[in-house]
Order: sequence, then C-alpha cells, then structure tokens
Amino acid sequence: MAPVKRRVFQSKKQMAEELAKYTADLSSKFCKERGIFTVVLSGGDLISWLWKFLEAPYIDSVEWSKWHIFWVDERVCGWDDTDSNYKLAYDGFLSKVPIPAENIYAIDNGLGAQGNAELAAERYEECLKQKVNQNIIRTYKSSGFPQFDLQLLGMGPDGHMASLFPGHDQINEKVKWVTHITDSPKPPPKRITFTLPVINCASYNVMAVCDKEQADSAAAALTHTKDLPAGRLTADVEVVWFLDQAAASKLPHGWCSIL
Ligand SMILES: O=C1O[C@H](COP(=O)(O)O)[C@@H](O)[C@H](O)[C@H]1O
Repeated sequence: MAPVKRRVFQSKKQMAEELAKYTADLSSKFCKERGIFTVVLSGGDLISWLWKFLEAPYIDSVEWSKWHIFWVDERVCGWDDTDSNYKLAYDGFLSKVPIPAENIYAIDNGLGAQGNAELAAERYEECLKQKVNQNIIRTYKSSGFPQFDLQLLGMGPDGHMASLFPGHDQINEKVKWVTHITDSPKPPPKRITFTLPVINCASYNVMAVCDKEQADSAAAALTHTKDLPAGRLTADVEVVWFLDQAAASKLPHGWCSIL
C-alpha cells in the first residue's frame, strides 16, 4: 500500500503554491513518459486552490495540450447548473488554461439535466472504458480498473470523499467503475461518483483539506479512529494530504511538520 504523507501549510496561499508545484512536477513526469497526463478533479473548495496555475511559471510552462481532465464525482445536473462540478471547474480553471476541449470529459449534459443518475453513471463509465481502449487512460495491473495519473480530491466535514458518504453503501461497490447516489446527505441528492477501487488505483492521490470545520474528520481519517471514506484513501504510488494548520489542528502532536 502506498505511503500516506501529510503536508501542513501555514496558509491556503502556501498550500495552493505547493499544490501547483506538486502537480506541475507530475505533469512533467507523465508528459515525458507517455505524452499524456490524466488528471481527475473534484468539486467543492479544490478549484479555488488552483489559481496558481493561472500565473507564471505554470501558465506558460505546463504542457496543457497533453492534459486529459475527468471528474471523480459530479452532481446530476446540466453543465450550466450552479451545482455542477463541471461548471465550477470550467469557470474557475478550465476556461483559463489551454486544455483542448476534446480532452475534457464531463458528465453527459443531457442525462445530467434530466436528473437520470443511474444512466449518467453508466454513460460516464462507458466514456472511461472508451478512453482506456484508446490508451488515454492506463489500467491498473491485472485488475482492469482505470489508473489515473493524479487525482485532486477533497473531503467534507463528515469525512466524505468524492460522493462516497459515511453510512452509504456506494463505498462498498467493488465491481463498477462509476456508481450513483440519489440520497446524498449533502445537497444535491443525485450524484455520480468513482468507486473506491477506481479512486485507489490512481498513481498519485492528493487530498486537499482546509479550515477548522474539517479538523475532526481529518484527524479521524488519518488516525483511522473512525471508518470514514476519506480514511480509506490510498494509491498505487503515493497519497499526500495537503492541509492548512486549521484542518490539521486535531492531528496527534508531532504528526506533521508545518511547512
Ligand atoms: O460535494 C462535494 O464535496 C466534496 C468536498 O467538498 P469541499 O468543499 O468540502 O472540499 C468534493 O470533493 C466533491 O467533489 C463534491 O461533489
């Protein structure tokens, strides 16, 4: 199992700066190795911490044309809906960097707008399988699960990750790549989400968590004192939790050096 590292920052600004450097270094690695960098985004606060990419040196140095963008979860709504993780990412990041539109793979807009969660999940899984067949997405050893290069994840105050929520059965799905939920405890109720096996097949997983509201769940997830979805996060190569001091404030003493 991959090592789980923790990096605690004095500010969100510093965390965003380091997140950009970490991601850009992996972009260089994968673009050199295979000419493709598959990046999985989440919603929530994460997008607000990608601003550093819009500045030098990254805006000019990153090989954006080689990036392929996916979502670890998505609300079942149209792309123009304020609940949409696609809209959040497009408005705050994707519209400001030169990633080719054909390299951005969002939920089926029509099915999202219709609110058909089950079919939207099936369609997204079909999209992933097509990208595996086209050798855009790698597969994880013999499992056949898709292996993404980097996933940029977030956690809710209840310890949910993607749209895998505590006490909900989707966390136990072992066969599907993408599943759906229609009773999310966090609005909106209808969502699609990568399953845990897919999330944990990623080569590199980043969990970015800020603010004191997250401190209890961050500590519980990292010390495994509660069985939370975020606590089950692993990866093939490395997991790194990026935390600000407030989110890390309940971790055992000495667990993290503040950077
Ligand atoms: O609803 C969601 O919540 C999680 C966590 O969001 P955050 O704002 O607490 O960071 C997010 O990662 C997920 O993509 C989103 O659908």
